[in-house]
Amino acid sequence: MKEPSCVVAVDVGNSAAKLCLMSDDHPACEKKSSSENRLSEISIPIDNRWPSEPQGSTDPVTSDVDWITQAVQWVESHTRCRPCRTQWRIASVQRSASRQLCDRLRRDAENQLADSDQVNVDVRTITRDDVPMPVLVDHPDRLGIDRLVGAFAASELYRPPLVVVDAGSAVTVDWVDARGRFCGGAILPGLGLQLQALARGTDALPQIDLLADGDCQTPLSMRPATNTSSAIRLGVITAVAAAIDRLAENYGAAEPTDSPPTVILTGGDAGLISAALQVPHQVVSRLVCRGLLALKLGK
Ligand SMILES: Nc1ncnc2c1ncn2[C@@H]1O[C@H](COP(=O)(O)OP(=O)(O)O)[C@@H](O)[C@H]1O
Ligand SMILES: CC(C)(COP(=O)(O)O)[C@@H](O)C(=O)NCCC(=O)O
Ligand SMILES: [K+]
Repeated sequence: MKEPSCVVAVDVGNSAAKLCLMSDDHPACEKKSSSENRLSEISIPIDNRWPSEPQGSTDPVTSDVDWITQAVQWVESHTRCRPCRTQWRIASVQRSASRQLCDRLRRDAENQLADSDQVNVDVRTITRDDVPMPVLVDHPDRLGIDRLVGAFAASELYRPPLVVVDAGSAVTVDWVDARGRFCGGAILPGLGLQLQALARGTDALPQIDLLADGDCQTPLSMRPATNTSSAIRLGVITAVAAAIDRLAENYGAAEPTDSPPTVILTGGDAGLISAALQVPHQVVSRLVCRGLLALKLGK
């Protein structure tokens, strides 16, 4: 019987590492056939500021263990592939975090192969050259690899032109033209950063948690808010949603095509923002990881 192999995609953002595992031997999905069904995913906060969220779990895991150990343990518990049959594909916009991950993977491999003089671990840090998409920005080397891989993933899933929105620590709203070229976009503070800025920069405004706050469970009303927390929530979500609506309209108007661009929304805050967006859109979870898994990499 052929020995199983797997690919681990890791999207290291400024708040969380997102992992997707595609494996021949996924225990939970043995009966399913499509590659989609062989995917498992998890989001692990980089500084333990909130619990990790395994796919489909109603009981997020809080951990004192660092994110890298959580990531390695999660992969080990989701596949029987040996490390030498596991390929790691890392897209990172946080260099120190991804360096620590690579060091740890290589160290683990050295320990496991202590008797051999070969270090057999396949860890790829993905760069622009790995992504088959033309890049039309002033300094391609400075473009966040998450933006490019996300745009690539979106253009694998939907026909361009596309507006690709990644709502994480920062919100990026990028344009892929009808020829499938990455044309740049806009960067604005994400919901978490906006909330932090308001709490830090003022005396009276509290730090609110958009997911935990009781008021936040109710649908967002566009009526003026009548208390401080609700006013902050209305303000920050509308700021991001309205910006996306406007940018999508502007990008589309600048390069009109027969059909309007498809708007793709991903990122940790996609759910909150989706509910407030006016432009029709598709929410796709773990877009960057999907792009990593779709890349055709050489040996
Ligand atoms: N479990 C959670 N608790 C609180 N906020 C969360 C949680 N999961 C995601 N978020 C939100 O998602 C954002 C991070 O999204 P993510 O796409 O992982 O960002 P990044 O790519 O910058 O690491 C945070 O700023 C926060 O607003
Ligand atoms: C814009 C970003 C901070 C978004 O990061 P994230 O919110 O995913 O953590 C990241 O893509 C980045 O560091 N970009 C470099 C600058 C650029 O893309 O132009
Ligand atoms: K982002």
